[in-house]
Amino acid sequence: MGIASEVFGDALPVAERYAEFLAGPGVERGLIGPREVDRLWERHLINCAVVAEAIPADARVVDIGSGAGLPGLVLAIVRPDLKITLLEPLLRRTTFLTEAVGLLELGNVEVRRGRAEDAAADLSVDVATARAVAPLERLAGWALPLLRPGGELLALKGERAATELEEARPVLARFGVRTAELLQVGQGKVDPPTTLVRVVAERAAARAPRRAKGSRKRSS
Ligand SMILES: C[S@@+](CC[C@H](N)C(=O)[O-])C[C@H]1O[C@@H](n2cnc3c(N)ncnc32)[C@H](O)[C@@H]1O
Repeated sequence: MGIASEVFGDALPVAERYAEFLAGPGVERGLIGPREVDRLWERHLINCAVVAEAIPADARVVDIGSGAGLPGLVLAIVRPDLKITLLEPLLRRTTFLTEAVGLLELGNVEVRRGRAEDAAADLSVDVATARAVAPLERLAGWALPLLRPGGELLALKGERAATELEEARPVLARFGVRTAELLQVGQGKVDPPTTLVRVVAERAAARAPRRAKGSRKRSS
């Protein structure tokens, strides 16, 4: 538990309660596989907590496809300065997340039921996170419209990170993205370190809403 207390600090007791909730109701309700219980800390909690290294102070964050709360709920535990929206389409999962937020008494988390591609109308955040949700070329198309100009997508990716980044280049170019790179966090805390793809939203055009069907082009 040495690394866990180094990573979570004063928040370790809250992280432990969350780990118990994942290992109990999380497994019973099928939100996490039973085989994950033995590796909850290294593979899930610490692996997600180290993403905080790449998130600026006081950021507004959306975690796309949060599932059982990974990485969003972990980030809310380790970084009380962040304001985090857990965005998840499935009712069974949002119910679990709402219960977890209540149990852990987290005041910096909102649970929202919905799909990322439908959320741009009322979300504009500094950082979007996502783990195991969709290939980068699809994820980028969902996440970039949720970011303010200069905001960042931090996608947790494994061995395919570099390949996914190359495959996503055409989509990123369509959004005017100039900065998209691999980043490693958690050096010396998780083995291997967590690999992120960091994509910076360059311009407000990424948020332009699609014209409604039948609406007329304005002549200017
Ligand atoms: C494999 S799970 C990963 C859950 C969690 N991020 C993790 O790493 O354990 C993928 C999650 O993405 C959610 N999801 C799928 N399509 C989505 C969409 N269009 N917008 C937001 N979430 C979506 C699913 O409901 C599911 O909870």
